[in-house]
Amino acid sequence: MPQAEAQTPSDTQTQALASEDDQAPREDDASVAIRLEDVALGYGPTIVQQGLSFAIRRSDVFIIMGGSGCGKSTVMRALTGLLAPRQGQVFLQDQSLWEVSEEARTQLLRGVGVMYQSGALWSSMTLEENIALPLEQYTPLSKQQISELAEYKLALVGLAGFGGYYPGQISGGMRKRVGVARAMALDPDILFFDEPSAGLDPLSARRLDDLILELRDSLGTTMVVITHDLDSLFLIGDDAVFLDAETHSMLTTGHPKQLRDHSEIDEVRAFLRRGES
Ligand SMILES: Nc1ncnc2c1ncn2[C@@H]1O[C@H](COP(=O)(O)OP(=O)(O)OP(=O)(O)O)[C@@H](O)[C@H]1O
Repeated sequence: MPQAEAQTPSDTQTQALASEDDQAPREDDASVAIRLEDVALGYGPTIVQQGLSFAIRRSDVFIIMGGSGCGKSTVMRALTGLLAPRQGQVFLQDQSLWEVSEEARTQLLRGVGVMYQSGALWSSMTLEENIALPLEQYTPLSKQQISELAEYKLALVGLAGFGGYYPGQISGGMRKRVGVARAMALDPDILFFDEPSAGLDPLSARRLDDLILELRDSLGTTMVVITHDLDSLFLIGDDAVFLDAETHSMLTTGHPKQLRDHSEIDEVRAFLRRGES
């Protein structure tokens, strides 16, 4: 749930927010959905980010932010099981994601849903069939049960009765909502969004933000969101990490509005104030 004043202390972060961190409670393990400890990530010889240490609290909307190419998607890949860290550990539900057996990792990742930028729907399948796909793959449920669940998930994102439509017959905003419904098909504890409002008009983007908040509040799902959209991140973000492309490291963590108003790091303030410091 929102904890506007709380900070997530980290050994590696800049000391600029130390005074805020000093007052912050340290989360116990039960309140943490994901924890990174001194994680380094890269491709081939290139290091994209290093020294990443932060925690994502359960039922928070956690924002991953920073300029283009700083490594936001790369971090998301590491947290969703697609990219093994060069160094350090990622704990998901208190288990070290990259140190457990492959079978245990697959099981852990069953609790993770991902909504990609485009919604990533199959255009030749109806909305219901799209949502049914993971249910058919990973559950022993009957066709009838799966159909009912798919309709339920569509209702959850405000699209009750649209199960028979094809992706091409609905708007971009609706397609994103279907993407959310599909990411939620297996009732994940943690839901990742890669730039959810990209390509949406302001009203549809706002509706998607409201949906993220509704789902957090009604289901308690932990949401991890990559976004550049300042309006959106101030509206939905309970906590955030700011990544820097130049130093390949995180500059700070904290509540987005607090960082905007009180961060002593010029780059963070400039980013969150649209260039005005
Ligand atoms: N598969 C890959 N192989 C090699 N380099 C990659 C790969 N994916 C990303 N990179 C590089 O890693 C760096 C970080 O990319 P990433 O996509 O994670 O950043 P980002 O912050 O999500 O960027 P954007 O905001 O532009 O989407 C970039 O320099 C990118 O070129």
